[in-house]
Amino acid sequence: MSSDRYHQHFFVSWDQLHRDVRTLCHQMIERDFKGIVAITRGGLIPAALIARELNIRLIDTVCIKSYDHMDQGGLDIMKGVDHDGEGWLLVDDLVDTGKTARAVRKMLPNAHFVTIYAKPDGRPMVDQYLTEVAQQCWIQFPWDMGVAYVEPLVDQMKR
Ligand SMILES: O=P(O)(O)OC[C@H]1O[C@H](OP(=O)(O)OP(=O)(O)O)[C@H](O)[C@@H]1O
Ligand SMILES: O=c1[nH]c(=O)c2nc[nH]c2[nH]1
Ligand SMILES: [Mg+2]
Repeated sequence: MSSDRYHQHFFVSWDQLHRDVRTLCHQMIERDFKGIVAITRGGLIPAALIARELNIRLIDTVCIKSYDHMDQGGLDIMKGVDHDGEGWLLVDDLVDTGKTARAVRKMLPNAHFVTIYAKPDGRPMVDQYLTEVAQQCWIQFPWDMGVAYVEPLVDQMKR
């Protein structure tokens, strides 16, 4: 699927991401997980932050690729795990169409699956998420952005 379907951008700063992950952790504080399975690569950073908040030291990965920047291709599963997810927390940064989540759910049907952000089409695939984002929005994560100079408005208007 091509990037034409994204008409808006939803920008997430490091601060915002950290706050969002901590809020999600508050909602999971009573749970006792054996460990975390992070879906690479996007799930790695939320997984590290969650591991710190919930004091989880055992972390595994499912390695999977679906997008080349904003273009969705076929799923390339490079590494799985050897259990069904019972007692484990499964973490990704977001769910969009739900294609990645559907494939990982098949591998780990009993894991508790969380994402920080969820778009409507993929939302039913996860057990818990923090923030809903419109389907036509591309979520811009802080690791994909940099700090750049912005011209003053008056100068922009002259052009
Ligand atoms: O719900 P979907 O439409 O399947 O999209 C969601 C997936 O896409 C992104 O991963 P991507 O394949 O871009 O790899 P990355 O995590 O390495 O950036 C994101 O991190 C999710 O894993
Ligand atoms: O950085 C990203 N932002 C998104 O909105 C998205 N959807 C699928 N994969 C994505 N990656
Ligand atoms: Mg990913």
